[in-house]
Amino acid sequence: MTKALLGIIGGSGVYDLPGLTDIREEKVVSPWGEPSDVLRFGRIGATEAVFLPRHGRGHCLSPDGINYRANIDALKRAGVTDVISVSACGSFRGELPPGMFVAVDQFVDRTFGRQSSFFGNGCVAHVSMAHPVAPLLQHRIIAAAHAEKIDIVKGGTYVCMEGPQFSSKAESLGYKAAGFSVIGMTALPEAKLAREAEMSYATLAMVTDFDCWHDEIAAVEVSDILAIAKSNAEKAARLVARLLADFPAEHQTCPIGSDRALDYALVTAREARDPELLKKLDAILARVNAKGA
Ligand SMILES: CSC[C@H]1O[C@H](OP(=O)(O)O)[C@H](O)[C@@H]1O
Ligand SMILES: Nc1ncnc2[nH]cnc12
Repeated sequence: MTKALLGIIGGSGVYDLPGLTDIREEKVVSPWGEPSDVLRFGRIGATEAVFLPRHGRGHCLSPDGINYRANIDALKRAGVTDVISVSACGSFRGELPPGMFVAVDQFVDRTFGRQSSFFGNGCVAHVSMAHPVAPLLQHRIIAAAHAEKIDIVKGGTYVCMEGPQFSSKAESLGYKAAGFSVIGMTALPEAKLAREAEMSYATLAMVTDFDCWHDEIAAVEVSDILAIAKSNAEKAARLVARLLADFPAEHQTCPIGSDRALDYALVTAREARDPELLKKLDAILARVNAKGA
């Protein structure tokens, strides 16, 4: 049996996990650099969890300056099997107003210049991102929201922009016309790296604004986001506490294979792999190495 351990990555306005008890903080050293913060281990009820604020304490890290590889690697080293990412986002739809939660199931990557893979020259791998969100986790997010009477929409596409500036009106109208649901600056490469690290991943997107496409509502300012992020954070804390209370002790096999994503992904012949890169990949490749793939 594999023990399940849930990792929560908190976004804007979510810098801790209220209700977490028996807290222990650990600075995890990663060969990929500095994670955003120490990992905060604790329990809600009988369930252990690990919390990481992606912008760091005091929101010191810009979305384009976060070391996503170090964050995901640190969670992997901590034994995390499942990751829930909590993210503030703008909305492209009238029916997704500020305060609405969305259990998104697709991502579109408009970032550039970020380190978006653990792999590369010396150890090439191509994981599938066809279904980036783990359905069991998405289901748990929705069930917890319903149990807490929090409005949530199932499914939607999150477009991830580079930032840190917000979109122009032309970009915003383009994303709306493309049919995207929400926009943020952080779900990628986080989701891609979680897949490479064979951890189930799901995003709880919390709408804070209508970006800048709306003719009757002023273009988003960060002060608006932070104001609504506070009440969103209170609801997110309740949702996560409920989800943790119902979280199984044993890891449930992911029906879309998030937890075995590397089974057929590695391309470089064993004898041709770069030993230096392999050293950095020790945590990411631990499972496939153990089974001699
Ligand atoms: C503080 S406004 C823009 C900021 O909010 C979102 O953060 P996160 O995804 O970490 O909740 C967005 O992605 C930007 O980083
Ligand atoms: N409108 C927006 N664009 C990008 N990231 C955001 N995070 C919250 N609102 C956002």
